[in-house]
Amino acid sequence: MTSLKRKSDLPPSGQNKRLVNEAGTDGDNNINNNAEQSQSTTAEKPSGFLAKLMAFILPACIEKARLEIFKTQIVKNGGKIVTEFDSNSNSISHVIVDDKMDMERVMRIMKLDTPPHVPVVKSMWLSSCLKSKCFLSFQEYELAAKKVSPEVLGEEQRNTSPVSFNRDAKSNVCLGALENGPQTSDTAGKQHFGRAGFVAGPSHQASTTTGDSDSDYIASDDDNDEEQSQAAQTSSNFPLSSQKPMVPVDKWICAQSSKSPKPNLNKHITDKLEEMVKAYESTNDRWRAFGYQKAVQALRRHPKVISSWEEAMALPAIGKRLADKIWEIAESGELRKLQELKSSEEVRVLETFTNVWGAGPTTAQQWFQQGFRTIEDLKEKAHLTHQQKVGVRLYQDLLDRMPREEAAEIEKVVREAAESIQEGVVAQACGSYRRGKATCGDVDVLVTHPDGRSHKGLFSKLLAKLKDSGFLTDDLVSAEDAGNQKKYLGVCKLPGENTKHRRLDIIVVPYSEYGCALVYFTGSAHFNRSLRHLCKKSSMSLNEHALKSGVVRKGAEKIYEGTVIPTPTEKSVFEALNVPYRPPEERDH
Ligand SMILES: Nc1ccn([C@H]2C[C@H](O)[C@@H](COP(=O)(O)OP(=O)(O)OP(=O)(O)O)O2)c(=O)n1
Ligand SMILES: [Mn+2]
Repeated sequence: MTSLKRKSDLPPSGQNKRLVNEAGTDGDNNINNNAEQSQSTTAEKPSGFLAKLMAFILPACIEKARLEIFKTQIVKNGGKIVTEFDSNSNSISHVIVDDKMDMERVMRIMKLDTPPHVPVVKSMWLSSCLKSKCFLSFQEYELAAKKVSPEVLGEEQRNTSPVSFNRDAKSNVCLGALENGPQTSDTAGKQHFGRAGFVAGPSHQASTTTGDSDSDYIASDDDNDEEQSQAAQTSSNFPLSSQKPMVPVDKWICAQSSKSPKPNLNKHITDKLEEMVKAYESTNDRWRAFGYQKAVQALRRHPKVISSWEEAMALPAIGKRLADKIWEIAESGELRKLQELKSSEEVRVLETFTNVWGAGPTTAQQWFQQGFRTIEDLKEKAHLTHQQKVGVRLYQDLLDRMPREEAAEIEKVVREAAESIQEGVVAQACGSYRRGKATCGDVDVLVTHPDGRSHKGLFSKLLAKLKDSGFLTDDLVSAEDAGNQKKYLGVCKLPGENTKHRRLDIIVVPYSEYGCALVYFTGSAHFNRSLRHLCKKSSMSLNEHALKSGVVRKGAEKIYEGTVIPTPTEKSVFEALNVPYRPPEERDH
């Protein structure tokens, strides 16, 4: 086992007041109650009911006078104030924050990529302690480490939905989360349905009325740093009524080609960190997965091979613990924490289970708790939804990515069937196929008709035809309406004995929405988020139906929907956004 060594044992500047017990604190998963620990090692116990408290107070939003009272009272009653937060330190027992804070905000303000290692407690707790003059239990005031954006549905709601889009996409979950913090993992995967106006169940019904409920909150303020700073400088002077964004776009992800001249020089590190993302996703540890994913992004953009711990530490979104991990990989080529996770039966089983189409981490955990360990166990003993039954039966096929040549054949089958029903129809594979990827997770075929009418009625005829021919073998979601668009999710199989079952999505859209639909379904998801984020900064909104201007938002809520900007072609969407047109291959961010 390689021990973790840094080039320099000196911590980066500004951090050298640490009282660190590094040796014992990998701390990756632990929320220690350090209060107890340090108490037992303190020779002379300070008296007072707050003797156990070693508080780091996050001043943000706490009124100055109140803050002063807290500080004085803590010290007066035997507690300690720690003025610098150190994520490895044993000298902090609690982080105290304003009552309105949530974990996402706390982490953002504290520039942490994982929640603090000690309990984060609302200041109300301290007030109550002071009032009652005793060290009360803080549990009910503690911020949840896995708190997710309120907009995102909980799994419980989702599981009661008639149609559950809880495919926990192998590749999507964290990307989907990047701009917004982690999301409930069972909402990941095909969540773009729900978000983009496709109804995923009762809780999404509201979104169908507007059809573009996604654009605000997918691209929240946490988009990449460049975007954020650009936006901060410009958004306030953007006139509401203007059609074209005046936000300088050149630094935005969506304005850049993904065919970056700079290769990922730290692939040896990002590969390992991506495995960590996957492991934490499957254990439903969204914040950790999110933190690691952010690190992967930062490393990918870094123009040099990481050659010191300090260099890792200086990356955006990298805190001390992640820097430790990065440096450990850089030095030894291995990551002990990853090996530990991988050798855990639970993690391995959860990863297997989350790879079942229709199952997310919560379901996977339930199965694990019920004693199931293998796909065979699920087949024999678990109570499965229709989708999970398909997912289990076709487990390996659906897990494999297909070569793009096969995606082309699948596209051809769908196109020919559509053409045989309606002449002049347009049917094209979007998604990763259109972006030129060598392999595709599924095929996303977009269907429309240039006459603006003949797409109507096509959807059911097309599905019937493809079922009759035996090409479609299983329905996952047989038909969903989103405004004027219809979407099918299912499984197909090309004729022949050696062909595999493949995931196929078919989306039929009116020609008036074709430009926006093409942009949306071509992706990538990350590219789309960047576009939407840009829109948000320019009082615009974009989804797979339309681009709108003059949108008025109050926080995450839209108080005026705005007016549609006609975008007959894909290029016109870019033009209206003032973003240089990129061919699909250059949108593979
Ligand atoms: N959270 C999401 C998921 C998807 N999409 C859009 C962009 C994607 O490119 C497209 C198709 O979704 P897929 O999940 O099929 O993703 P890809 O086709 O890009 O990749 P894969 O090869 O894994 O199918 O839908 C999105 O904007 N946001
Ligand atoms: Mn796809």
